[in-house]
Amino acid sequence: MAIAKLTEEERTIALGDLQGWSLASDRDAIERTFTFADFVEAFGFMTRVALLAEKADHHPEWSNVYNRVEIALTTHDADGLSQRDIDMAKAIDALQ
Ligand SMILES: C[C@H](O)[C@H](O)[C@H]1CNC2=NC(N)=NC(=O)C2=N1
Repeated sequence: MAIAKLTEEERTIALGDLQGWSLASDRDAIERTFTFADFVEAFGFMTRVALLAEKADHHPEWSNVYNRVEIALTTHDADGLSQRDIDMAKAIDALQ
């Protein structure tokens, strides 16, 4: 299903609302790095994010090294940043 990319004004407002997320330098996505006490904590977080993603049918691009989880959110169906990414970022932050 087609979904609109955020306008410049919409993304400025959305990023102002989000703590710790920033625009990627190389593509139309937002990124945040989460750091935990250890791998078990990091992987537990990833499990909760995975359940959220399935429920929302909106999936992160991410990597994990030990206690660090790097997440990028972008909307493939929009070929860029959409409201779905902002909603997912807020839902992920609410897990913390
Ligand atoms: C068919 C399925 O609903 C789509 O491919 C969904 C799945 N998860 C998705 N995740 C993300 N990040 N962007 C999408 O456009 C997207 N589309």
